[in-house]
Amino acid sequence: MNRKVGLFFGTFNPIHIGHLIIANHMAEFSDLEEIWLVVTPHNPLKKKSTLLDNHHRLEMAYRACEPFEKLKPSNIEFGLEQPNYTVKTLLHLQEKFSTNEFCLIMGEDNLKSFHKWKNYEMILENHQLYVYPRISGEKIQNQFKDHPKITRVAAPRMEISATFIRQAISEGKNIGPLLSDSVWEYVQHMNFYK
Ligand SMILES: Nc1ncnc2c1ncn2[C@@H]1O[C@H](COP(=O)(O)OP(=O)(O)OP(=O)(O)O)[C@@H](O)[C@H]1O
Ligand SMILES: O=C(O)c1ccc[n+]([C@@H]2O[C@H](COP(=O)([O-])O)[C@@H](O)[C@H]2O)c1
Repeated sequence: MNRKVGLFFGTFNPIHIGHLIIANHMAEFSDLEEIWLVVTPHNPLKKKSTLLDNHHRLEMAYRACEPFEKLKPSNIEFGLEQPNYTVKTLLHLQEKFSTNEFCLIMGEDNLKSFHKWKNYEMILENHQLYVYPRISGEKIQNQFKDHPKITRVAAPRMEISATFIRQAISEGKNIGPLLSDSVWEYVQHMNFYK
């Protein structure tokens, strides 16, 4: 039997409790057996200038996932061509782990711009999407409504972002509760986002 693996892609700069709540919820309340948190070196739709080095973002992902058996950080994109198009990563993963069935996890906000992703039709043809609600009251009102390859999972909402966290840290705020303790310790020790 194929192992059903959910892929949660992100820059994770830094990984925060919003990410963990979704990843853990998918692991515990859907048919996905494992969740791989794929740390992206370069999101094709984002500027690279404000990013911490890959290895720091991966280290924070390891620290955050350590207590959760089904959550596994992945550096699979580190060795791939940049910017990192998800379609290419999926082809690479499917070749490398041919007995796994890879599914994509994404918020409703990302689904809205999914038609701008490279070869999104090919992604939908070959993979299931697990979509969680993001902003309160927002509904899917686009071409992907009722798509047979899209499964909706009613995960809890947590309206925080890494941008907010970086900004708050730069202003000297204590945002400890928004990060895992070991991630917050690392951020402080390394003096990130000051
Ligand atoms: N609070 C949250 N709840 C649920 N999903 C989230 C949350 N924050 C981010 N995500 C989703 O997690 C994935 C990875 O997020 P990413 O690393 O880009 O974090 P971010 O907090 O949105 O970062 P930034 O603010 O730097 O753009 C993306 O699909 C993003 O939409
Ligand atoms: O493949 C693409 O064209 C593509 C375009 C935008 C985003 N992505 C992936 O989606 C992930 C989450 O995107 P974001 O913008 O919410 O951080 C990001 O880490 C990329 O791996 C992929």
